[in-house]
Amino acid sequence: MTAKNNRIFQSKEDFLTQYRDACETFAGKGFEELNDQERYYVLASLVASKAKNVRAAARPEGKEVYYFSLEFLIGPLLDNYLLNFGVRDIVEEGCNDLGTPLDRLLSQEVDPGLGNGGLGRLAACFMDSMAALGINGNGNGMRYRYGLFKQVIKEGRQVEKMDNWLEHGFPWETRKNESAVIVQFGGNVVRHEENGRYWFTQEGGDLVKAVPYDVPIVGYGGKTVNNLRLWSAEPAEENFDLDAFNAGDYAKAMKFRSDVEAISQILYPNDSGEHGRILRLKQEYLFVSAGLQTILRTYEKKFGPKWEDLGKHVAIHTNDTHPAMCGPELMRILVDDKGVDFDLAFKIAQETISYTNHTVMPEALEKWPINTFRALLPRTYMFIEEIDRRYRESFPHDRDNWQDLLAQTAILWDGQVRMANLSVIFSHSVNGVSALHTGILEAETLHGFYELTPEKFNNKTNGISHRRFLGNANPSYARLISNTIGDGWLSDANELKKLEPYADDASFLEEFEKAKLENKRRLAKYIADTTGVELDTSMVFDVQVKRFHAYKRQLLNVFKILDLYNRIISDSSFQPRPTAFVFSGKAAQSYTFAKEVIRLINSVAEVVNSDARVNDKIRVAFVPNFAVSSAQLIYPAAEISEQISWAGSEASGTSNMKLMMNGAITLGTYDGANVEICKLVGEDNIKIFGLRTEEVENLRASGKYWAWDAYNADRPRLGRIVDELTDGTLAHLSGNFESIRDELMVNNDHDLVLKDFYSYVSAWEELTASYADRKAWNRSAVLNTARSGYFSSDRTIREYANDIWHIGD
Ligand SMILES: CCc1ccc([C@H](C)CC(=O)N[C@@H]2O[C@H](CO)[C@@H](O)[C@H](O)[C@H]2O)cc1
Repeated sequence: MTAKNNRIFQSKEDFLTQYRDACETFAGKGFEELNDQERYYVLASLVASKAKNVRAAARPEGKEVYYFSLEFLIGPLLDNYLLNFGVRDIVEEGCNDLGTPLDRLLSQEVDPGLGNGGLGRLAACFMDSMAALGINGNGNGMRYRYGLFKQVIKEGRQVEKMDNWLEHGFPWETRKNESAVIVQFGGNVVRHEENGRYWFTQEGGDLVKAVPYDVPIVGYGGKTVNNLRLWSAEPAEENFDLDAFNAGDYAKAMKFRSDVEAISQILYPNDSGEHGRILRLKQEYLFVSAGLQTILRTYEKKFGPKWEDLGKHVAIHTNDTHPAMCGPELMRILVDDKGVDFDLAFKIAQETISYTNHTVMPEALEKWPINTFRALLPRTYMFIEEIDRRYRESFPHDRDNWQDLLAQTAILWDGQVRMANLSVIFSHSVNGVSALHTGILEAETLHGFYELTPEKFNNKTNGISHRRFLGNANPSYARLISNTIGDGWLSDANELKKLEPYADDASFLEEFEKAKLENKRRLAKYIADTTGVELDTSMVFDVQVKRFHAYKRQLLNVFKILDLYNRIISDSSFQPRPTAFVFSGKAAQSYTFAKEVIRLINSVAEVVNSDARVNDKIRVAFVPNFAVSSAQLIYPAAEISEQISWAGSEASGTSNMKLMMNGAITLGTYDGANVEICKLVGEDNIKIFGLRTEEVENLRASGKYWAWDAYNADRPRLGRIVDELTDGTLAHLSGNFESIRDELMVNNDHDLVLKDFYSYVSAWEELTASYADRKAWNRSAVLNTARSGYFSSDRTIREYANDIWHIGD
């Protein structure tokens, strides 16, 4: 896999020379004296320094994009950067010569958990694609001291461990002390008046020093190296409590330090509800204010105080509502520090800022109590208040439903700051992340805004870094593809289309099957090592890997497995295709239901895997601590991709795209991006089941859906599965599952698990039955890869650049 570029290593020999020198320079010892962690650290530091040189050398003209996200799930970088610099083969051979296989060094790399799931990984894929496309993409996020918790499974239960990811240091980052800025919290606003001119200052409060750490983002081809800036909070010298210190009250003196450092201490592990913590609001403000201060400083250096042209040279994209304060904070800096007129400042903000919504889950839409917000951010809040006042004042009364529209769209409502409304009002563009999702935003979630400003709304269907999730994650298949159609697909994923004819090529299909088997064996070994569960690689590998959430319906998947279990035992003629069910994913700490589903899966695994009546037909494995690195082991081995959320709940999904690209066949509902996957791959190469969005809405609206009806209508089968939650069948490992049963039967099955059960299980049976025809199955699998090019984040970013950021206009 060679990238046509200015390679950082000209040959294996050149690499070995530079690497040996680097061992001396970075570790002061020869390669032979170093352990694998140190050898990895030196190699990463060498590649990082090369990347920084490339960045320093070339700084292309053109518009700067600043991608604000509170999460960047970047994953391990070395393997990806070696591919992007086009030197992976050279380094692999060199390491073999050194007697230390590259894979052994790569396995030393930390997997920074600076994100929860979909939103965070999307941001990282976007960074990879902006660099690959030569766009000046600047990431702006937080450098959490502790990332997303490490998940350990004890007696089937999720146990959270602190993620001390910086324990061995992080070779990719550079602390930029000289670029530190001060961010102010609290205090109060003072109005100043002098010969008719008046201005405001924010006095008192706490001053926090935001210190940036920069991480290079190497683009494929090695020509563009962009920057990911991650902010850390530290006490501003100015207000260290010296008196307390001198009075020997160190706790008080240190309290300020720990209060400040707490701001960037940890990632909030929720990927939907349960927000409203003041520390989270401080995080959201700190990286926004610090990011904007440095953006305007850089801009002013380049263009002078021509603030009215900011939107021509700078695009600020906000990843969900977490950076929503970009609007009012940009106005505060422009008005208070740069003397720009209020109306012009608002105009500049709207021209510059754009917003992506990633969920329609009501509990995930951020709202902050006005009192909390105003107390912490008194001056920034004044801009929100004034914009809201002017919005109401100038609201068009020419519509008969104007009161309702105002109620839907006003920022301040019911004592709360509605962050989604703030994001829309301060943005020139609002996009959803799949065609179905954007449609729901326009028709429901943000309908008021769509009626008022339809021109702002557009769809940008998500994408993934195909270089990482196929090129790096699946070397055997990637090599087969490159040997067959060349490696142009690494820079242009649409080239994967050239694989179509090979879907009918027996020798190619044979090689494909070999690669898939190699990946299944690799995963089976990883699962055996981490869980002790032995998976037979002749079984179908059926995979559901994502955050645990009721709407993603991991419970429906478990109900299917229990159904198979009961039927295999009760009906000897029932011979389902032997299948290994692989689950992985974390649940937010405080999300009890999700944690109970994890416990249920491990209990079902214990029962099924140890039951000789069934364990040659079905096996279950829960892979702990789902992260980017484990995901890269799971996707290549998968044959069935479970995407079974109820229709209208999953904004897009991205694991569906990664699994499709790696030749897994989707078993899914007509939800999120599954709809577009179905349209592109063709109905013969996917298995769709379940209610459609409109059927879900009608059923809910009818008020006629009762879980007990479903239960009583089929006591022997579905009823029995529900009973097994509490009748002891699954209680051996850690007890029964009353809370899950209650969620289903008492709270009336909000996620329609019982409703979609039958169409789901029969869809699964039809799909696995077709597995026997290996030629047909592999043909379909290869067609999934061949038709997955559209789901590269390169395509997504090209659309953002053209339609939202207006790059190259
Ligand atoms: C305030 C807590 C919180 C934190 C994160 C979030 C994210 C928006 C949740 C998230 O990751 N959403 C996922 O975003 C992916 C990328 O667009 C989509 O593919 C998934 O469908 C969506 O659930 C909501 C609320």
